Amino acid sequence: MTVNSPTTAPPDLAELRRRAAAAGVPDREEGLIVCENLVRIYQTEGVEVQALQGLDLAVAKGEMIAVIGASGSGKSTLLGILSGQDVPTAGSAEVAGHDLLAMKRRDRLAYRRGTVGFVWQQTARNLLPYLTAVENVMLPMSYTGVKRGKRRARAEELLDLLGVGHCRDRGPGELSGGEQQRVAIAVANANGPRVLFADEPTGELDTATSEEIFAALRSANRDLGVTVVVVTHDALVSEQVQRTVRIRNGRTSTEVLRSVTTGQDGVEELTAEEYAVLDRNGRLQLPSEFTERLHMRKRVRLALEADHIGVWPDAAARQARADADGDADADPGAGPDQDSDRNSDQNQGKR
Ligand SMILES: Nc1ncnc2c1ncn2[C@@H]1O[C@H](COP(=O)(O)OP(=O)(O)OP(=O)(O)O)[C@@H](O)[C@H]1O
Repeated sequence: MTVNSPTTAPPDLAELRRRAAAAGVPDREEGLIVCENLVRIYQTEGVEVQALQGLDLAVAKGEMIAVIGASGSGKSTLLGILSGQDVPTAGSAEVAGHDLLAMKRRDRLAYRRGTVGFVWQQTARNLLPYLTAVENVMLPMSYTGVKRGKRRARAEELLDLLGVGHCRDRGPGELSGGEQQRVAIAVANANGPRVLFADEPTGELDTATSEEIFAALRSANRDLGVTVVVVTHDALVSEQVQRTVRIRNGRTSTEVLRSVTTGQDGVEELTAEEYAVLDRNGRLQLPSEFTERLHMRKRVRLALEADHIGVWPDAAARQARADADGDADADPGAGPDQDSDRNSDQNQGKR
């Protein structure tokens, strides 16, 4: 895998567009981002918080994915690690050929400046208030060896691409929240990063403005070929990307994959399917709404069927469920065999 040298000037926009067009469909096996068993433990006043507890994630070159999850599930911790601002406690994390656990301080700085770009939720955090929009976009290029003469042209081209060319000579205070975020996306792309991270980029904005930001992220992904990872609570964003990854308790728990299929009548239909994530060790997280409904707690019984694996409550869970339902006729001792027979009878009935 090739690694951006910290002293090499970033490719120009025409080159990025050419690469984006040539990239074609993302190949998930060739991960640009690969995390395996990633752990991050915070120690505060003697108390340990396991923010990431063995997280696995692979993102292909050219993908645009959304990361969702409840507050405290570890989304920002993951983004902090992948963007080189924080160091994991254990596991492995590689982005564009950079090993984030082994990286030295100097390399980390070059990585943050050249390999990745970042957009924060707080619009004010992304831009320097005393520089104009175009000067904000030019600034990161001065750290990576882009020739002075080229900086302005590239910055203006980026602002045009993101639909904020008309704002180039205004300061952040003279821009709307949506314009500020689009300029921030231009700043984050100034050095032609391989990956763009955005942490709740539409969090402070209304629906119409969120759509503008999402369109700008899409355009960076499509036209510049940058891989995009967005942490979001915003359904407008998470439901419009091809893949949404849900983090639960510091691990990737489910993924929603969206695709467009064409029926026999020629009508295109958008389908979304949710999958549980199976890690290398065969572990998966059962959704709590499923386990709670069936009173599953400590252990479950598994049954291998011809084309799937059945997961069954144990006797204690069956009893708890029967008690809760007040169902005197329930048979708490029923096992997977009996139930799988019942199940397959039902399935046959459907056929
Ligand atoms: N610097 C820190 N020191 C101690 N604990 C931390 C630190 N940063 C995060 N945590 C803890 O790690 C866990 C994950 O936090 P994180 O910010 O990654 O969650 P999140 O999913 O991004 O949440 P939110 O959606 O609220 O931003 C939480 O329990 C949080 O309290």
